[in-house]
Amino acid sequence: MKMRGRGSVHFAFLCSAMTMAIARHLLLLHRFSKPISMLLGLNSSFVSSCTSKVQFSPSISNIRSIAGVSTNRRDRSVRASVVSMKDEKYGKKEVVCVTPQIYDYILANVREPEILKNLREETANMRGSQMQVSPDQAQLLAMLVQIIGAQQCIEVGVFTGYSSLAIALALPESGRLIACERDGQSLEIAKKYYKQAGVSHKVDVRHALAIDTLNALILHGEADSYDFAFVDAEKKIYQEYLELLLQLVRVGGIIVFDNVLWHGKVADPLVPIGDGMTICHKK
Ligand SMILES: C[S@@+](CC[C@H](N)C(=O)[O-])C[C@H]1O[C@@H](n2cnc3c(N)ncnc32)[C@H](O)[C@@H]1O
Repeated sequence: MKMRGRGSVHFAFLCSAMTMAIARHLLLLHRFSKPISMLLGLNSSFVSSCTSKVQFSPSISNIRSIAGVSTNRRDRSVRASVVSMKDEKYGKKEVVCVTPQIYDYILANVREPEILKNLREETANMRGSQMQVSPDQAQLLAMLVQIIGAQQCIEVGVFTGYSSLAIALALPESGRLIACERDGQSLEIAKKYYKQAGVSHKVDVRHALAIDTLNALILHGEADSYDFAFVDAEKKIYQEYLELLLQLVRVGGIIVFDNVLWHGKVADPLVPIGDGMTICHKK
């Protein structure tokens, strides 16, 4: 679908059987129609052991049953809720839903650098710590940055820096991340960790309202020059962020939105990664 003459996007959802139905309810998604593929931000052994169980579903009402079955050949103690589809077109396809047990398993197996662990633990006692992305989400972001060979990135909503640090660590030495955050206090923690991690030179911190920063980048002639963007700030203006980022991100670039299924208010069970991430690929 065309966006103000600046190309089009299609979406890949991360990813449970519920996602396609949930998407219809989301403000951002009604403008786009072409889901393309599925990614899981998990470590490779987990992906290889589970992907055959994960399928898209066209509708929540198509769930036939939920049963606890092990999904992992090597670790029989890990049990996941598996949903069977009742839509005949999908046969008896099964979909894995994340349970506390399987999420513990994901977290135990995610590759989290020591510096990110330290930042996560420092933030855990702070007000708003729940806002931080989870280690599996951060791993996915880092993986996407590496897959597309991103050099120029933008983050909207830094907080204490967990996701931005994951992105900065994944960037090459010549890479740059514009880190947009309005809260000076949390930025101080972020900057401390950028320094400790040796990535301060890659992170251009913009202490301002993100909309102002994005508009300023466009005014400075930086349209079409970013490879990757991650949005994790006020959900109500995701649409505005999308419009601006579609101008800033180049064709072939990626924009990721967090909290698409915010707090599970849209549907239950949730998608496996955080509370829902949406990936837009600019065409
Ligand atoms: C969900 S948190 C970000 C969490 C971060 N991605 C992480 O992994 O730790 C959202 C952040 O966005 C910031 N924020 C909210 N609205 C903003 C705005 N208009 N401009 C800049 N930052 C904003 C908040 O101060 C908050 O720190």
